[in-house]
Amino acid sequence: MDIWQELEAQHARIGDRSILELFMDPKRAEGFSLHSDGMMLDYAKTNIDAETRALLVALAEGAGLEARREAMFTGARINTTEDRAVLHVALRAGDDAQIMVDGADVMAQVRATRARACAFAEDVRSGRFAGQAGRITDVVNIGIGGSDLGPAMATLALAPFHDGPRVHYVSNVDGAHIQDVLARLDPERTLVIVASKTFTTIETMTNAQTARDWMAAKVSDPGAQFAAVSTAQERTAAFGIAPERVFGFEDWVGGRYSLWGPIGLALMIAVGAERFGEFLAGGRAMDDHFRTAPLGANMPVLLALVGVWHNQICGHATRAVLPYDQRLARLPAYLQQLEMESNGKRVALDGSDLPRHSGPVVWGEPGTNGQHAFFQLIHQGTRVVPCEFLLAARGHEPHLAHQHRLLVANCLAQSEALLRGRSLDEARATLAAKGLEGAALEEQARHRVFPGNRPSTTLIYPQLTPFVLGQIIALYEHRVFVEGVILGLNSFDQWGVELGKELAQSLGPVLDGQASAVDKDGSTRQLLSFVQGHDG
Ligand SMILES: O=P(O)(O)OC[C@H]1O[C@H](O)[C@H](O)[C@@H](O)[C@@H]1O
Repeated sequence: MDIWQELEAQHARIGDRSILELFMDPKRAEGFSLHSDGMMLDYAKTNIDAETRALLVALAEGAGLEARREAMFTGARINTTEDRAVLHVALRAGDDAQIMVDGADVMAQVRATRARACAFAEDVRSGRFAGQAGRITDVVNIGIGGSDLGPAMATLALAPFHDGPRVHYVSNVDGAHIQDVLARLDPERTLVIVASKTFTTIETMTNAQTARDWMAAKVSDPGAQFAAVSTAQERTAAFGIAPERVFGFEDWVGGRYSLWGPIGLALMIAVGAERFGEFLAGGRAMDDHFRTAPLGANMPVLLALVGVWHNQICGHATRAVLPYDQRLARLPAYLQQLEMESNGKRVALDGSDLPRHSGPVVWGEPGTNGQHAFFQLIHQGTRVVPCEFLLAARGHEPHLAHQHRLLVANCLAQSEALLRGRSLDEARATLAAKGLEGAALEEQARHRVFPGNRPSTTLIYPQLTPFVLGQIIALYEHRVFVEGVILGLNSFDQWGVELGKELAQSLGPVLDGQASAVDKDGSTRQLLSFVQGHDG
């Protein structure tokens, strides 16, 4: 029996048992939680016991996790389908770090770019860098995917630390997006950052041109109020952005892992270089933990193993991410790219078919909002949805501490309700207390039953600071890495996004009336003619 089979057998044995009864062991909570630099992951409200955990850790060991982890941190070309190293960790590495790629230390370049980007951010913040009419009041980051979701998520998360110009994000090729953002801004006091790893992404290039036209209508030298972040410096030059405002990075940083470098420029401008440095330090602290803690006490490893248990072993296809932290409202969207673009693959590293399901569908919304929307299904639906709660012990609004208490109470109540449920007898008793009896009571009671025994984890931290945000994001990045290693796939390519892009290109001329739709299927032809019938 291999370890996967042992885990399946274990699931057959214990899958239905009561999680609540595991708490008969007074050490359950302590034994099934982990700490890392002030943050705690509690996974006690899952069906995992010591024996199951040992099997899961053996699974990670058997997949060669430790060697793969070292290979990533030391710059080996582990992204084999693109023949690249995977070194987002270099972007947050400390001053004395040395990381070699093809025999050369990459850190000097990383540090130089970081220093240049930070200096530019401070110039924008202080007014040393100004627009045609003076100090920059607004920054527009134009980018999509990894060039948008990370910085947009982090900018919202760190709102209490904003003391720079306002920062806006435009991603969608839908003209409505850029229209609604630019309509509120003064081009003479706006800085536009064009963020694109490749500088070829059609959405970003189209929006960048729109922004440039908007700027050119009022500003005599519009290029002077543009900056670019990209690995493709020749393309940024062709767009007319002067090299001193171009911030490069290397192709060993994946788009969805790029927030730590100059792709974070808009965030740097919002919160300043010092706070951005604290964010990097948080990521670095998690890197150190991930690299040194034993697998069974390693937070990213455990989080990944809990996920593998729920998805590949128990068969729960989705996972809800539920930040009880309004400023993490964009975290689920950010994680959708990080996790689903990384581990949504059907072919293993060696080219064979993946023998098991790939990573889960990740979705979610902040609490308490979700409670009044989709939690019904989580509590009483027929599918089990493992839930991942995130919670700050302290808010940033001391004058609203009573609201934070309510938030905390709701978060803890949800995981308790999922665990405990409400039995038929309890439902009956509640109804009886309200005066119902007999057939009327019986008719109602079953609808009020909560099966309970539904798993959840809670990540709890003192307060959402730049350092803590860095820890959280690095935790999730490494969790994705561990899951990818266990599933035996390459977490760092994204070929699955290509086909749609190519077909969109072929449809452009059809929409313009310059090409025929004859080779398209009937449904696509019908949709095209609907659009053409409503054009103009
Ligand atoms: O930064 P860019 O090169 O413009 O890429 C933006 C995004 O587009 C692609 O389609 C990829 O799926 C993403 O991984 C990437 O983050």
